[in-house]
Amino acid sequence: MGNPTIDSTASTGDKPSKRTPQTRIETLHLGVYRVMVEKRISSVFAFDFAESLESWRSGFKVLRRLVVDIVGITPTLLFIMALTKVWESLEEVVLLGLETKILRIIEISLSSRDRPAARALIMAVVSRLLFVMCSSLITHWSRDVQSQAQTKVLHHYDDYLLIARLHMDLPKLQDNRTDDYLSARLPWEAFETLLELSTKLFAVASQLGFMFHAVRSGNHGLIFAVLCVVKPFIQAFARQHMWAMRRVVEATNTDYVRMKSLKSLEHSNYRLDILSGNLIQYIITEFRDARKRLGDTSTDYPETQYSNQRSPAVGLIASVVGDFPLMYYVAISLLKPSSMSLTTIASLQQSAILLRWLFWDVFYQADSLRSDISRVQQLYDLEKATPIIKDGDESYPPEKHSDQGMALSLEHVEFSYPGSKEGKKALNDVSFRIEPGELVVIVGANGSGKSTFVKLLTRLYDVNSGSVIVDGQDIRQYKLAELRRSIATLTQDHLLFPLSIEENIGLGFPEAMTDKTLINKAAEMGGAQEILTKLNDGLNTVLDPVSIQYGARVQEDDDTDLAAALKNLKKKVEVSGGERQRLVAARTFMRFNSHEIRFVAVDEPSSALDPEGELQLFNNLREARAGKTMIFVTHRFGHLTKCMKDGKVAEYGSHTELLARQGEYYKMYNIQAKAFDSASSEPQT
Ligand SMILES: Nc1ncnc2c1ncn2[C@@H]1O[C@H](COP(=O)(O)OP(=O)(O)OP(=O)(O)O)[C@@H](O)[C@H]1O
Repeated sequence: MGNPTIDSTASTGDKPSKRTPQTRIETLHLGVYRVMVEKRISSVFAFDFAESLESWRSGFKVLRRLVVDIVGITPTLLFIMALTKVWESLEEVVLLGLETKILRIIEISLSSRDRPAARALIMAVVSRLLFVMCSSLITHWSRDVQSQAQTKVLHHYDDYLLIARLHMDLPKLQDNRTDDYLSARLPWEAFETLLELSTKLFAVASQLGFMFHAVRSGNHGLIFAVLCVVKPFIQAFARQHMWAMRRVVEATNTDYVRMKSLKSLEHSNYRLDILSGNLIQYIITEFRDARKRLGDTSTDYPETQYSNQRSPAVGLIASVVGDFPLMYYVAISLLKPSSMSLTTIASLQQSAILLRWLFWDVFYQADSLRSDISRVQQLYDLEKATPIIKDGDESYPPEKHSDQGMALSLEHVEFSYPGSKEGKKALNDVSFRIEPGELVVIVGANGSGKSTFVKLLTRLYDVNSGSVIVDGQDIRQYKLAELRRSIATLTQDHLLFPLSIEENIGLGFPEAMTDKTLINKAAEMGGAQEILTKLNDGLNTVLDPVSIQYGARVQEDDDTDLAAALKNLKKKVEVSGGERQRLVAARTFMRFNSHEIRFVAVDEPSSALDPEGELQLFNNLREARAGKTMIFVTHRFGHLTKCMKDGKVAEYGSHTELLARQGEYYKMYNIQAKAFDSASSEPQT
């Protein structure tokens, strides 16, 4: 694969930016990416100082917050770390100083043809030895300190990310933007880079100090130092940077995106489908074909590709300039030989090399810091991502409310999901009223909008127009947490958490998590009691555990103790799909114990349940009906009915009315709806 290149540049102004009219959007194609950057139109200078200053200022703000945050987490460890870094930065110059001292003693003895001053020489050697030993111990110790500080910082940012991500609501999640790469490691890496950069800057200062000291005449030192750093300066400033640019990046290469998709199939979630569908070879072949089609197109980060572009002239100039220090002391030794000794030349030579590397390192670290800051900025921006579902101010339930359950109504509701095709409405002018305490069954074909209806009633999404009225007020006016405390949902989308079964059920009502009687009762109502008797660890069983256990260079078939230990590692416990649904249902029943539930939405939770299980679940839910409005969604009759179709309610009425009408509902009821039959309830569709 060749160097990253720009395929085509600057097709200017796809669309002018709305916010800042004096900017334009420039589209770059970098390898597999399309990058849109906001460029300020600069009339005279190619280099925009204002923009550069602004980018530094915003970068500095992020950096300041990062430092304050991290120092706040563990000030003592970081103080120790800073001290060790200062030591580290002085290490080279102290070693060089001690070495120069030794060389000078030898040089004097060589020129005077005397034996070198043994005592001074031994002292210098011993000092150097002691210093090296101290350095080694400090390095060892600082690694330990660093690792402790790192763990604390990682935990802090894990916490931060957990909170930021858990607060994303469903509409926000549909944005489909990549943020998986934002890990808790980023801030620590940025902080490490900052420390490294500071260490290098300190080392540069000490090296320059040494140089001035070595060349006693101030002029030599200054000129020599300048000549040493010209090369890294040229190299650094000839680079272009994207890190500070406002930008939108998208991988547009279809082969690359396909490779990514195929690669994601390696996740264990897909293993069942892949093995049972015998798809291994297909995936490998398709992956290789996509890779072949992709060819040499760079997949490197677009930011890196952008930085790597530079003309060969820069390299040429830099290599010539790199020899300036050598030429300088050759010239001095010719013109003014008395001002130089061999030791001075040797020390300067060494110092020049060190300084050049240090400068190179400083620029490298500064580059890394800019990219790190850009990522940390994205991480901090997560907390600014305001939820799309805004919280209301009113308490729920309102003062005037029925004890029988929630009163719900939809008034001319229109709704389409974010990202769905223009004009494609999931619900289209739907009006509907459900009285407190009613039990309503919603039937309809796949995709007719039944689940959407439930999602709007539970405020997982907000309507585009019209309104959802709950107990006489618009649902958007209520405090979300209080509203949700009054709602219980049971759908097939609910999953078991990788926690113990006890916790899985208990989380329906966390306040009573430790109440075994309530948990067992909820398990019984959900039809999950029998499952518990089959599991070795009963309620303590963790289904889908997150585990970290592996063997390296150990085969299970080996006849060794280690192989036996590998074999004995804890195995995953599996239960059937229907059993999972029963456990999830138990969580909903547990929720009823809060005695705050006023609305229950049950959306097709029984697809994997046997008929008996389904009937039992339905009966248990109905038994818990007092004080609750209930909605049951099903599509089981979908192929027979048009009760709800294309986002519209086609047939509406009480159970008796609809049966009397002898329409679609009548037909499907006679065939399949026996499970919902009840003398005590009057379901509506
Ligand atoms: N998150 C989503 N983003 C975009 N479109 C969606 C989303 N969820 C559902 N839809 C679309 O909205 C329409 C209504 O979907 P909904 O899930 O409400 O149907 P349903 O009647 O519950 O179907 P099913 O019986 O298959 O569960 C469908 O056309 C569906 O493709």
